[in-house]
Amino acid sequence: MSMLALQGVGRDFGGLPAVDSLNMSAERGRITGLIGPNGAGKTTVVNMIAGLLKLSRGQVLLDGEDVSTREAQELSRMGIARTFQNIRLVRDASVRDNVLAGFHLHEKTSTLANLLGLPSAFRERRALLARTDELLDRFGMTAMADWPAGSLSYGHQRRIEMMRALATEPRLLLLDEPVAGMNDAEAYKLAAIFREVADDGVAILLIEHNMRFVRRLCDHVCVLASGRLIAEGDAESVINDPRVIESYLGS
Ligand SMILES: Nc1ncnc2c1ncn2[C@@H]1O[C@H](COP(=O)(O)OP(=O)(O)OP(=O)(O)O)[C@@H](O)[C@H]1O
Repeated sequence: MSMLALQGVGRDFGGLPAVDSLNMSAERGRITGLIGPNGAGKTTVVNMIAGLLKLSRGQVLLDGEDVSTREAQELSRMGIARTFQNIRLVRDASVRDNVLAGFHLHEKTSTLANLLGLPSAFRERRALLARTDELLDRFGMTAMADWPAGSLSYGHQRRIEMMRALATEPRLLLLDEPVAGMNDAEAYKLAAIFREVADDGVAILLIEHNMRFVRRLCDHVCVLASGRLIAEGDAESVINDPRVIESYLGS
């Protein structure tokens, strides 16, 4: 069974379909790329999966369960995490605190236990700090842990966003143009991290315009054009597919 399956999913704006009867899936342990020209409907698809946009038709299944009508927060608790095209961080807070903020969804101790400073709250906080440090280490940002997030380069701020998404220990990770604005060396470092994350059993679905990155990283690529799936398969065959080339030239 797929980790994520879209069945006949669609979304209309002003009576016109931005996404039309889309069938696609993302598998655990695999990195699926979602590509297509501007306005193809990629962000709309990801927003529907994350519960930020209602579906006009079809179903979204998470591990076989119909989650089409769930709210974003509920989906996040169920293991769907996403990053955004525009960075959303608390700029004055430290890198570590920004990552820690991602954990709040999974904190088990009650607010009362935290207020009273009960041992359970201490234990939990210590565990969260340890997991935050693991993430900082994985992303090569341990030395920057105490720096204000807003003082860092664009590439590093994007990494913070990814750490925050991973802090929720998702089953499905949705990434919106994760390497936009990065050079190849930075992008390939992130590619190695995404591969590790997938190897841990996470399904990754990423929107990306950087074809070198898609070629290098994605196990499977889906191509959208005008809200429809026009091709899917391994990166090489999809990128060389005449229908795909034509859709980009026409945009
Ligand atoms: N909230 C909205 N209201 C009206 N139309 C919208 C809305 N969101 C998206 N659209 C339209 O839906 C279509 C698909 O947009 P979407 O942003 O999903 O494409 P995209 O493939 O992510 O594009 P890009 O690569 O430029 O980010 C576009 O025609 C867009 O104008």
